[in-house]
Amino acid sequence: MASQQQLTTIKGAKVLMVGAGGIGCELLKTLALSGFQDIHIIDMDTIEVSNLNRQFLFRQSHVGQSKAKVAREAILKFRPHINISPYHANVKDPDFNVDFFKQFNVVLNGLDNLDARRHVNRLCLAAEVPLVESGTTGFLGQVTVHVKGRTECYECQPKPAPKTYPVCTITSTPSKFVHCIVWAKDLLFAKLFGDKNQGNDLNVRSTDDASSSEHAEDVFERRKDEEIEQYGRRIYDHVFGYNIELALSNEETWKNRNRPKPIYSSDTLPNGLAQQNGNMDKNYATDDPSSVSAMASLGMKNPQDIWSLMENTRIFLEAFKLFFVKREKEIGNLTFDKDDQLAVEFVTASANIRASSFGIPLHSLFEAKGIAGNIVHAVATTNAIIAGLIVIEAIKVLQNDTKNYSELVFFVVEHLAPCVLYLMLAAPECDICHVEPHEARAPNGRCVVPVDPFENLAMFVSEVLSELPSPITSGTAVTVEDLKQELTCNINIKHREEFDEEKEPDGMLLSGWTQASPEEKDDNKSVGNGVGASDASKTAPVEVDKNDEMGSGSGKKRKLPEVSEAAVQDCSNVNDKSINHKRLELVEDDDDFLMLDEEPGIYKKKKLQ
Ligand SMILES: Nc1ncnc2c1ncn2[C@@H]1O[C@H](COP(=O)(O)OP(=O)(O)OP(=O)(O)O)[C@@H](O)[C@H]1O
Ligand SMILES: [Zn+2]
Repeated sequence: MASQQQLTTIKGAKVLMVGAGGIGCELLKTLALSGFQDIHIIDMDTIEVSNLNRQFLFRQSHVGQSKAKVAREAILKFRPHINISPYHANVKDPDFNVDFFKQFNVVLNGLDNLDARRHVNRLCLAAEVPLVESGTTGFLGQVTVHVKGRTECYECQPKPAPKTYPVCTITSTPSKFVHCIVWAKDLLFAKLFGDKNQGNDLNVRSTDDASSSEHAEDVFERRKDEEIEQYGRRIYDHVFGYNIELALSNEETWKNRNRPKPIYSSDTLPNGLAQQNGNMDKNYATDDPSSVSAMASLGMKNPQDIWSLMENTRIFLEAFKLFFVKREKEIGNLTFDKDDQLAVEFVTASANIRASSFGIPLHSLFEAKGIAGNIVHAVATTNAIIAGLIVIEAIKVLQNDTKNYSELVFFVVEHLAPCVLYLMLAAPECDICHVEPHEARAPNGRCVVPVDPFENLAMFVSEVLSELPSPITSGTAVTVEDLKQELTCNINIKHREEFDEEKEPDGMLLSGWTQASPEEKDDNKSVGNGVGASDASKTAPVEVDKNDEMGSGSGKKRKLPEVSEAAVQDCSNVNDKSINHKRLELVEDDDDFLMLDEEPGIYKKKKLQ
């Protein structure tokens, strides 16, 4: 239940929502039910059938209509007196300029792409309006708060690049189904139906392997007077049979690997059967290319079925034929699209045949489509939870409750053991928000130190400084480097016995700030992974008066709470479809959801309760 004070804040707030999709529908409902009365929504999309399973404000009859407008109508049915202003438009339109953003007390993002998120981030910075950012991927989700001058902006931290695979794994030694998918869509599909002038490793491979380059160049081209069925079988035999035989001849490759098995179409689909393959004309009445389907013409209906090798062969040959017969005009210009049924069928079948050759388990079209399109299926419940968290954060922002932001990107390390040094990863010198580290706030005036290798930092803060392997005592100069951000900070430690609990509640004082120049940085390499003691003090230092455990009992020392830690890997763009998803583990940490990644994080979080 909201307090009276919260309700007053909520009622007086003017809120901008960007995105009325999976998160946006849940968010609008939660905002309305929480008492918000002035909500503006921007969404550039119209409703699609595929949205209906989770974007619950929309119905079949709304397909083709503006998301923002229909969402408004749906909410007004149960909250008729609130103000909802819909904009069926791209948030990047010039109308939505800094002045437009300035009218809002908070902006809430429910977007699905990096580009729009960045754009909104920049406008919020320029307009000095707080932004609550969100994203979900399957069962994972996150919410972050970005307030100019107080927290990092959305772009302070780099976002993980999409995963790529070594070419040789894809062309020669696949070990996972995803390798077969990448081969099928980026090499085989691109080679057969895409731009012939594009470089393609499938081509290189056959050129290398074939005795005559002329033969290699021709192999994917249709021969004069070649029947389409014949052409399809020839390609099949070349890529799944002949190329595998060639690869097998290189014994070195297979010393420590399972040898693949060449597959020829005559083995998997005897000639007689091929005659009965497909009934192209029966299954689609129109000439609409998007309705062409090999599954339909073979009478196969369930996309969740895992096809046998024979069925995959039939789909391969049928899809191949359909491209040439029904979509000939597009050949040479096609790129793989997860919403192109025939392309997905062809890629699924090709990946499965290759997987079969390499002893990799086969997958259904539904699964293959997800992998090929980098899709993690949306979970409505995750969107609902995240929408709830967005509203909670928005209320904190509106109440200016800066201490309690659940700022997952915002990184706070407070060590409350006797050495009492507070470290907080603040904004690096981000090109976008230009927040100087020491301005990025040290709420309550804490020491702000940009640090990256937190394994070492953990050691640094969990020990008494004077007991570290390189002891830090009064007079020691500490260089803290963050190589990724090219930041260096020198701290001269001065010991002081007592602190005034009122004026210096953190038990330390920080004064002065100068960043090392690049030349000086080279001279001042710190010990270990970026945190260590050195005599580097050429740059104007930050001075820290440190209250250590030896401090005499003035009776004023604070009782220090327990330290708790958790590491977090960014997934702030988890909803971005270009991202390849890594295994993430969810950890529930009282009121925060924290995500742990199997790989060391680009940045991590340590948080004290
Ligand atoms: N630049 C933009 N301007 C306005 N709205 C945008 C912009 N970029 C994305 N959106 C909107 O953000 C919403 C994101 O919602 P969601 O992640 O559920 O995606 P979706 O397109 O609805 O569904 P899916 O792609 O999963 O089928 C979409 O409704 C989309 O129109
Ligand atoms: Zn920034």
